[in-house]
Amino acid sequence: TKSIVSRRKRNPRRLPYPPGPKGRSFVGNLAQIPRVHAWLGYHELCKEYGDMVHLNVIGREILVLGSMKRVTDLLNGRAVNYSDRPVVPITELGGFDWSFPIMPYGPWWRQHRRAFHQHFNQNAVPKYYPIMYEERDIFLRKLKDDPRDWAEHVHSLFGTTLMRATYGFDDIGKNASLIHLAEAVVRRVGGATIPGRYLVNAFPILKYVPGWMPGAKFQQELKDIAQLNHEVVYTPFEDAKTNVANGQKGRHPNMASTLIESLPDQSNSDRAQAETLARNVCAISYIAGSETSIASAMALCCALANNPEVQKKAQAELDIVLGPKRLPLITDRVELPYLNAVVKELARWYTPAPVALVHMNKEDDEYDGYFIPKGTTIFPNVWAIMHDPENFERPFDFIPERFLGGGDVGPATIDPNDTIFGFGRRVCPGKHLADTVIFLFAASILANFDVSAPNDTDGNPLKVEITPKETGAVAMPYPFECNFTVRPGREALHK
Ligand code: HEM
Repeated sequence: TKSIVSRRKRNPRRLPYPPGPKGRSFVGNLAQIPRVHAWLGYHELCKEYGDMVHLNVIGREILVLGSMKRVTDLLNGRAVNYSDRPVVPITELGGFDWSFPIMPYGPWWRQHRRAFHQHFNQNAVPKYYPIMYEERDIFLRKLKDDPRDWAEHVHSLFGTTLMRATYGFDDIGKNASLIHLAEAVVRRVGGATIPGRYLVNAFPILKYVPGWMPGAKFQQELKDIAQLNHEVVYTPFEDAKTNVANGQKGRHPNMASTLIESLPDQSNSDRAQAETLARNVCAISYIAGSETSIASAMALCCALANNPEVQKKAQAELDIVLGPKRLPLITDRVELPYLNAVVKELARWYTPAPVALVHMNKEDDEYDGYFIPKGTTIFPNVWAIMHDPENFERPFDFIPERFLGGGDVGPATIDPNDTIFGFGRRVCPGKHLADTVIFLFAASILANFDVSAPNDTDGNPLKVEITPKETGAVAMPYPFECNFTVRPGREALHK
């Protein structure tokens, strides 16, 4: 009864929860939580119950938002309330507490966010152009010499660019081993974040079960993850410190050396905290930024292979701006409206983070006649918004013209960049870097290569299919085949 009384106090008008399927006692809607391609499952629920669906899983309230109106009203419009993240016990057990994307909304998160933003805001991104160009040149050469392994080259292009912008190591082998380590963390995180994957998230008491007891295997698993987390955060930062101390900051500006040089003296009482902060913000850029950018770049290759007419238009535009003798620069962007539309259409067509990251509200809320209790876990279905025919005609087709005022479809009314990078105070702080590296990738591929689908046994081009893997916050595609042929006259540009 006590909880009923307090709930009445919290919800004096006795407003209902938003609509949703009836759950079973105790486990609630556990059966309705999609575990595979979650965005599709949530979309089905929205088709049945409307653009805001309430679920309850073992006592945890969940709200799925399926339209631009809902995410704009709640996550952007009421951002101060809706920018928290749910706290899950595996954060502590798995040693994830260094990672600011999952930190609760508060002063410690804010300090991380501010430090990160200083190095990746719109005006800071040009510092990394020299690294981006060097890595692009390496990538183009690899693609020419060994086009079959194109996906691997895409991985190392984005991985190495991010690692170098962060830590400034110029040594290829060093960056490769750091990427290998960070990849291991990324793989383990993917599985750990699905609701219901670890029972300990629903029953925090389980964290006191000793690891040797039957059924407590997760304890050991999480210990291993904690060890990986520790390595990923400390190893590169310590090496960067040594490099700075030896006067080897890397050939180009990078985040770690700037942060390390501005740390207070060893004798200063603020030193330890400042160093933790610097170490943490460095470690997040690869983990948060690599898979998302790689997924997006792979999706571009698929879209180009299936849409030769898009490719031809973009190449004609690039040829005029570049002439025969040079590679694209990021500053060419202002003169390439069609290519900009291709990049926007890519962001819409293949959303690398289809349900963004979950948000949580700090306070009870009333909205549109419904009660939303504090601590509700919120899934914004970005994929559904980007594929709603109300927002974008023929949403599954790749049509850049919709961003240039129409063509044979209606003009786009939503900018994908306001959606695919998330919302409110949590909006992706790497979005400017991401948008820039994807643009440069698109320009460089298109200027130098023809991308095509493989042929079937009769010599007809197949349709290239892109299928995201089943789990994880990022829709990383399964490998697929795609042909890259150097465009006539561009051979000499691959150094
Ligand atoms: C195409 C590429 C990318 C996409 C689609 C993407 C998307 C997202 C999304 C949806 C979120 C969650 C926002 C929210 O909670 O509402 C996010 C958060 C974040 N992203 Fe990105 N991202 C990309 C690239 C990057 C890059 C390159 C970096 C780093 C250099 C980065 C760093 C982060 C960080 C640190 C957060 C956590 C922010 C916080 O919780 O305060 N992202 N990103």
